[in-house]
This record gives sequence, structure tokens and C-alpha cells, in this order.
Amino acid sequence: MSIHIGAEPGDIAERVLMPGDPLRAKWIAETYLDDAKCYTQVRGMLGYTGRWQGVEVSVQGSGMGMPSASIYAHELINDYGVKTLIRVGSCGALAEELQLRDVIAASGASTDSNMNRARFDGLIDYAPVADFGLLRTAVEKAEQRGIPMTVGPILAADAFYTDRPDLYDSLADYGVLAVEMESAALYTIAARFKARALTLLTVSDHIKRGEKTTSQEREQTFGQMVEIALDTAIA
Ligand SMILES: O=P(O)(O)O[C@H]1O[C@H](CO)[C@@H](O)[C@H]1O
Ligand SMILES: O=c1cc[nH]c(=O)[nH]1
Repeated sequence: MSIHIGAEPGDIAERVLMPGDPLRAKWIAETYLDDAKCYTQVRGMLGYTGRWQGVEVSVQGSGMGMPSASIYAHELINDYGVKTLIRVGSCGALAEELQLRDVIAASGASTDSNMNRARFDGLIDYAPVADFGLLRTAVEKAEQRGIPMTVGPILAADAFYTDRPDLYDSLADYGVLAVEMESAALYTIAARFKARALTLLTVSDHIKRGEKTTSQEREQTFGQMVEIALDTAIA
């Protein structure tokens, strides 16, 4: 067992899907994986291992925000030998052309978090990016399934509710597609410990237009993103 994951060595596959919501992890395991078994319930942050097309895959909730996701990414890689982490999250669209339920692959993640400033002593603005091989595979898998997927940069924000919507407008001007809360940390930790990471997102809100999906949709839909992530994980 690691501090935050109640699994024995060998219980977790080398490839892990990481939704923020632990109940989305349960839904993914029950909907998509064969012979899924729950390996952790520590802090209610559910994790499962099963098989997708005969290959072992795990799905581990990571919680909301970079401090929480960092703990799970760190322990999955360093305590359980995980090599591939694919976040499957929800996001708020910043780009005008995006619609609710569109799928995004995050090529890079800007952030307002201080975690990397602390890591580099305030001297470097490190640029967290997706693993190129995983990103390329995800694009291929989306095309094979006929699922439109937009690839581009996102913002990983510390706060869900912002007092500075003007900054979101500026980011949209610079081509940032959407906002979520984990990917800058995920990409950084994967790079640090020589693992591969990619974030796929489904648009759950449109920030400018004020459109929203329900919390049940955020837990139990978004299947197209999950299918691309599973195909990519086992490729
Ligand atoms: O749906 P998940 O994966 O949790 O992702 C998004 O949703 C949460 C906020 O509602 C944050 O964790 C954000 O990144
Ligand atoms: O972090 C998030 C996730 C979904 N929607 C948002 O507006 N922000």
C-alpha cells in the first residue's frame, strides 16, 4: 500500500486512466472493463483494474485540483510502476467554436498554479506538455472511431470559480481552448519520473456562453473520450 492508494504491488496495471471524479472511475470500470476489481477505497478515491480488449488497464480517481492529482500521479508511478497515465476529465470551454460534449486532447497546459514556480525556484516558467507519442496515438484512435477531437493548449487552474474572467478572454485570444484543474501537474510529474501522460477532456461547460451539463452527465457520460483513452492506453 502507498499512503493514499490501498493496492498491493501488482494490483495496478501499467496503464491508468485518471478521472478527477472517483464515481466516474467506477462508471468507467463497470461500463468498459472486463472483470473489473476495485483495488482501493482509501479516502473514497476509487481505483479499479480490469481488461480492455484483453489488456490490463486501471482507472484511478485523482480528485479535484493539482495538489490532489499530484499525489495520485506520484504514487501510481513511483509506488506501483505505472508508465502511462491518461487523464479523462471535464473542462470549461474558452474557445468560441467549442460546443458542449466536444472532446479535446491537451497538447500543453498553462497554469496559474505556484507548484512549478516553487519547483524551479521562481526562475523558470516550465512548459508542461503531453507525451507526443500518446497524443499522436490518441489522434489516430479518434480518427479511426470517427470521433471529432480538437487538439491544442489548455489552462490548468487552481480555482474553479475565478474573479478574473478577463484573463480567460486573454487566454482564448492566445489559442487556449479550455480550462480544467490538473494537467499542468500531471504532465510535470510524468516528465519528472519518466512516465507518459496525456489529458483528454470533454467540454462540460462553456465559460463565455454559460452553458452547462449536469453533475450526473459529468459522472456517467463522456463515453467517446473514454473509448479514445482506452484505445490509446493499450496501443
Ligand atoms: O471532471 P474532472 O476530471 O474532475 O475535471 C474537472 O472537473 C473538476 C471541477 O469541477 C476539476 O477536477 C476539473 O479539472
Ligand atoms: O475546471 C473546470 C472543469 C469544468 N468546467 C470548468 O469551468 N472548469
